[in-house]
Amino acid sequence: MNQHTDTTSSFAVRLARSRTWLIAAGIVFVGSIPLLTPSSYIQNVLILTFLMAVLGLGWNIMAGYTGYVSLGHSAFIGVGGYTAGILAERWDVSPFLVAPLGGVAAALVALGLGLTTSRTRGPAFVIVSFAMLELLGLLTRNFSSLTGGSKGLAMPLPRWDLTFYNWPFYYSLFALVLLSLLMTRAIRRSKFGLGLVAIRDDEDKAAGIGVVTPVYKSLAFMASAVLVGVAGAIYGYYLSYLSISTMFDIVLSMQVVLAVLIGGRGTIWGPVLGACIIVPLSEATNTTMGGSHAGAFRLIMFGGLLLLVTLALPRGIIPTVEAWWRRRTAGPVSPTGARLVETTLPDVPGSLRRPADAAAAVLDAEEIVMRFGGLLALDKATVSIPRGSITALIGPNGSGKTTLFNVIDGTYTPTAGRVLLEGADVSGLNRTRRAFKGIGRTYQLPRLFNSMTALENVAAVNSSFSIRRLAKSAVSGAEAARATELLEFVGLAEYVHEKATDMSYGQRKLVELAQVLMLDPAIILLDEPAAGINRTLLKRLSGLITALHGSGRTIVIVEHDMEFVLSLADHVTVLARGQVVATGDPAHVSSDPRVLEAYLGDDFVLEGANGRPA
Ligand SMILES: Nc1ncnc2c1ncn2[C@@H]1O[C@H](COP(=O)(O)OP(=O)(O)OP(=O)(O)O)[C@@H](O)[C@H]1O
Repeated sequence: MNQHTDTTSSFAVRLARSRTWLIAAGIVFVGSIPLLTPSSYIQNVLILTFLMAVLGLGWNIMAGYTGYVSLGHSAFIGVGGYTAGILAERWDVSPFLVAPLGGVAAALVALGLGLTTSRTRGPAFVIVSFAMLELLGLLTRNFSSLTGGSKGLAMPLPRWDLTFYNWPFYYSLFALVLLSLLMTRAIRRSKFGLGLVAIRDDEDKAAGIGVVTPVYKSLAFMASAVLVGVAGAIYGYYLSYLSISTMFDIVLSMQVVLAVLIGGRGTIWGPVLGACIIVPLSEATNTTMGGSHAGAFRLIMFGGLLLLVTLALPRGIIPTVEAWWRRRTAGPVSPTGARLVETTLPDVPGSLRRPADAAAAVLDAEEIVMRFGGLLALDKATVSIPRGSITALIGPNGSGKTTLFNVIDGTYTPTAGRVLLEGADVSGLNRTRRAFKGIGRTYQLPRLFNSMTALENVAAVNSSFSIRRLAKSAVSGAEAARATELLEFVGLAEYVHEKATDMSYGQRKLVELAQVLMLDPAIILLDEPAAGINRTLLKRLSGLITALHGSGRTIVIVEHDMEFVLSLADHVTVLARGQVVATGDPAHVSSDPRVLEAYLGDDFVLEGANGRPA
């Protein structure tokens, strides 16, 4: 280690140590501002900044962590505000007392949004979230007997000394910012948070490694709304009068997106930083521009800012600074660029050994029919996978191999037929439940969670579900140890803490294999594992598959590299035009005239299947 690295790392240690003190000092400072200055202007700007920060932190849980971008998040301000306003009027109590119910109402609306949009993703979700804002505004207008309609709803008058009018709003919203920060931090560090990041990176893949996506999403949506609802109740009271245009404000929804994008989406402090930039800027245009031009000027300024952020800081301030800091403090060489070399791999971990019982089939796909409109991808395909076997599933392009994998793992619901795992019908189970039962698979193009490290990718796998488990630490010590052991087993010991996005195609394939093994699968489906990899990796992959087979694992390989797959397989099934045309041992199948005609060609010669001359 050189002197420069020594200095920077000791600085990092000092910085980490003083972080808690910095935060504590910041809290004391912001908390004492109303005592230090009687300026209600400063207090008002800070109150709006707190509101934006709470809104941003909520939005960040939905869009930053879960990947569902909402353009209607300010609707939860409106729901919270109107709930508290109506209840305070009915029960003749302070809106502060009923503010938590505003949060509950917002969480319930968010749950409704989650349930109604369970299959809506990407731009469609953005539009639905915007429609929610409009719809709730419209409902508020129409239920005028409750909400006052377009006339608005007056909040009760404050019962405290007006010299300190702002104080209760200031401190309660400040407390909500702190609470939102704590909640975001707790989520980020929990298994729940790791699952949300998996959903953001690749929702279908997350479902396939045991993340119960509907539950995670519903909880995330509720978490993103609950404190915003409470803040809405307090904000409504602060304004003293609720109107549809201020409580269901589309401009606020846009500003919060901009604030979080500037600060850093998917970070804990990004929304707070963004709020501290956007709100004072907005207020400054109000005071300096004044008059009728302020609104137009603000729009131009925010539009320009959005353009600037997208072009210059696409990840936001905090992630950009963090990346710069990592580059400064990183060691001179990252292993991800290194070539994979031939190496002696560790033995199969004891936890991966399974007793082999060659008599029984692990998996049966019976009479599977899969239609895509007029296209018949699988035509009564029946496949039986013997326990402890390496089965090669081969056939021409478009013969239905990947479709069969998709039917087996629950990605597709077949038009007809059923899938049995260990003799039990799993046809009615979704993809996640099938993962819990032990169906693990890799993809033709490896699918990893790009924002996670190799270790997190492997540790993100869940083989069961319980609500209590969600609150546990994202990666427990035992999980980290097992994930490390599996990464060592596939030869990636040095890459444990590397980001998936920084890894090469071949390395990603190995991480994905380790990920599947984390599931302790009853059957391992490998989709074209040899495609696009060099000879060294091919050799390593052969070694791993042979070792796993030797420890009793059942493996199915879809592959076009006949030399590779037939040298490993002890059982072969051939698909052509969605039908099984042959099944049996490699020597038998590779000399079958139907297989030669449909796929291998007349000149095909099988050499050394399973090390034996054919
Ligand atoms: N989601 C889908 N929608 C429509 N058609 C599909 C879908 N998935 C697969 N198909 C079609 O089903 C047929 C079988 O495709 P599949 O990917 O299973 O073949 P394959 O044997 O895996 O091919 P390859 O060896 O090229 O990967 C193809 O004609 C394909 O276009």
